[in-house]
Amino acid sequence: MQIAVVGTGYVGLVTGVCLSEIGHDVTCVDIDEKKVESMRQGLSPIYEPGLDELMKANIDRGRLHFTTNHKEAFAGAKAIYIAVGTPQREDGQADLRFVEQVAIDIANNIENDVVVVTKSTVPVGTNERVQSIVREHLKEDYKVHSVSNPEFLREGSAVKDTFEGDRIVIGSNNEEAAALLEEINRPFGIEIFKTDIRSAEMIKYASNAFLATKISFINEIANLCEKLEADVEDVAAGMGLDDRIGSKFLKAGIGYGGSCFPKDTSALVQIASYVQHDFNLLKSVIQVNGEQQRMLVTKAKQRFGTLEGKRVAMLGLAFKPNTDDMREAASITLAHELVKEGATVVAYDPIAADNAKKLLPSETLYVESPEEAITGADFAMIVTEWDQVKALTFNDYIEKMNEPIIFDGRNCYSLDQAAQYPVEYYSVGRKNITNQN
Ligand SMILES: NC(=O)c1ccc[n+]([C@@H]2O[C@H](COP(=O)([O-])OP(=O)(O)OC[C@H]3O[C@@H](n4cnc5c(N)ncnc54)[C@H](O)[C@@H]3O)[C@@H](O)[C@H]2O)c1
Ligand SMILES: O=c1ccn([C@@H]2O[C@H](COP(=O)(O)OP(=O)(O)O[C@H]3O[C@H](CO)[C@@H](O)[C@H](O)[C@H]3O)[C@@H](O)[C@H]2O)c(=O)[nH]1
Repeated sequence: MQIAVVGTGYVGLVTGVCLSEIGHDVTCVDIDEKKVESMRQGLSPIYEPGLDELMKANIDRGRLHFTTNHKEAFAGAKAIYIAVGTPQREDGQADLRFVEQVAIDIANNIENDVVVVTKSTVPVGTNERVQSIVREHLKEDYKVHSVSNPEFLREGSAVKDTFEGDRIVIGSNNEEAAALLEEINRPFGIEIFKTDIRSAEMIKYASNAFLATKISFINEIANLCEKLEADVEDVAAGMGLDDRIGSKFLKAGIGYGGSCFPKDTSALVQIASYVQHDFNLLKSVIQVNGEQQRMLVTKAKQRFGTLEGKRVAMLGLAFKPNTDDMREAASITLAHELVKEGATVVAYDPIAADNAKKLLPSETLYVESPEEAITGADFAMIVTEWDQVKALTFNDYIEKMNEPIIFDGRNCYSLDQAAQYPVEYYSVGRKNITNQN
C-alpha cells in the first residue's frame, strides 16, 4: 500500500523504514533538507541499531523514498502518518504546533481520500482536532478520517521493538479507517488492540506514566534500602518474581530521562488539570525523579564536603545506552551542578558526545575513551551503562585515577566484585564499599 510518513525523527524514520520492510511503498517527508539529503543516500541521521541496513535495502528495492515536498509525498497515499515532535512547552503542556501544521500541510496537498494516522504522542482529543483542521482547510471534498496509532518503541531498540512489539493500538471512530490500519499492520504479526480514538490517546500517556511510576517507586525503595541496609537489587528481584508485579522497569538508578517519560508525565499532569483533576501521584513521580537525577552530586558532596577543584570523570552522557539522544539526560543536570560546584568535568560517551556539546556546560572536556576520562580523575561518575563503560575493571580505576572513588548511578558492578579491591564504590540502593586505606 502507498503510505506517507511526515517527520523523520526516531519514530517517523523507524516507522517508515519498517513499513517499507513489510512490503509497503513508503515516502517519508521532512522539512529538514539536510536530513532528507542524507537519508536519500541511505544514511540515517539518528543512531539506531539495525536501521541503516534496512534503510539501504528498501531504498534499493525502490520501496522507500525521501522528500521535502509534501505534495509529492502525499500523491496516491492511502494513509498519512504524522510522526512530528510534540515537545514540552514551558508550562508542561504538549506543544502541538508541529502536529497542527502537518494537518494544514495535509489539507493543502492531498489529492485523494486519506486516513490520517497519528503516531506522535498527543493529548486526548487531538486526533479529533487534527481531523477538523484538515477538513476546515480542504479545498476539495475528500474523505479524511483520523486514526490514533500511538507508538511504543524505545530508543536504542526501536527496530526490534517495531517488529516484536507487545501490541499495536488502533484507536478509531470509523470502521473503514480502522480496517485500513489493520491491513497495513497485519504483516507485523503483532497483536492488534482496537479501541476508540480517545482511549488510544490515553493508553499512550497511561503506559508511559505507569512505567515512570515504576522507576520512581523503585528509586524511592533504593533510597530507603541505603538507609536500612537492604539491597535494592535483591529487593527488585524478589518483587519481580511475582507475576503481578513483573521484573521489568524495576532497575534503580539515576532516574528516567529521554524524550518521552519527562515530557509525557508533565503533559498528563496538565491534561488532568484541564478537567480539574489533581494528579498527585504523578506529580510525586516527577518530583522523585528530579531529586534522583541529582543524587550522584549529592553523594559526592557528602563524601568530599566541597567539589571545588575536583576532576570528575563522567562516564556516559546519553539518557541510556545505544542512543545518541541527549534529551533530558541526567548528565545535563549533573554536569551543570558539578561545574557550579567548581569541579572540572571530563566526559566520555561513545555516540552522544556531539549532541551533548550543545547541552553541557561549555567548560566540559570531552575524551575518546573511558580510560582517558578516568586518567587523573579525583572521582568517577557512571551515568550511562554503555558496554564500553562496564568494560572498565576495578584495576583500571585503581591504576589510572588519583584515587579510585566511584559513584555508580547504574549499579554496573556487583558488590562482591567491588569488595575485593581497595576502592570506594558508592552505588544505588546498596551498601557502600569503602576499602581504601
Ligand atoms: N523518540 C521516541 O522514542 C518516541 C517513542 C514513542 C513516541 N514518540 C513520540 O513521537 C513523536 C515524534 O518523536 P521523535 O522523537 O521521533 O521526534 P523528533 O524530534 O526526533 O523528529 C521530528 C521530525 O519532524 C520533522 N517535522 C516537523 N514539522 C514537520 C512538518 N510540518 N513536515 C515534515 N516534517 C516535520 C522535524 O524536522 C523532525 O525531523 C513525539 O510525539 C514523541 O512523543 C517518540
Ligand atoms: O528499570 C528501568 C528502566 C528504565 N530506566 C530509565 O528510564 C528511561 C527511559 O528508558 P526506556 O523506556 O528504555 O527508553 P525510551 O526510549 O525513553 O522509551 C520510553 O518512552 C518511549 C516514548 O514514548 C516509549 O515509546 C517506550 O515504550 C518507553 O519505554 C532511561 O533514562 C532509563 O535509563 C530506569 O531508570 N530503570
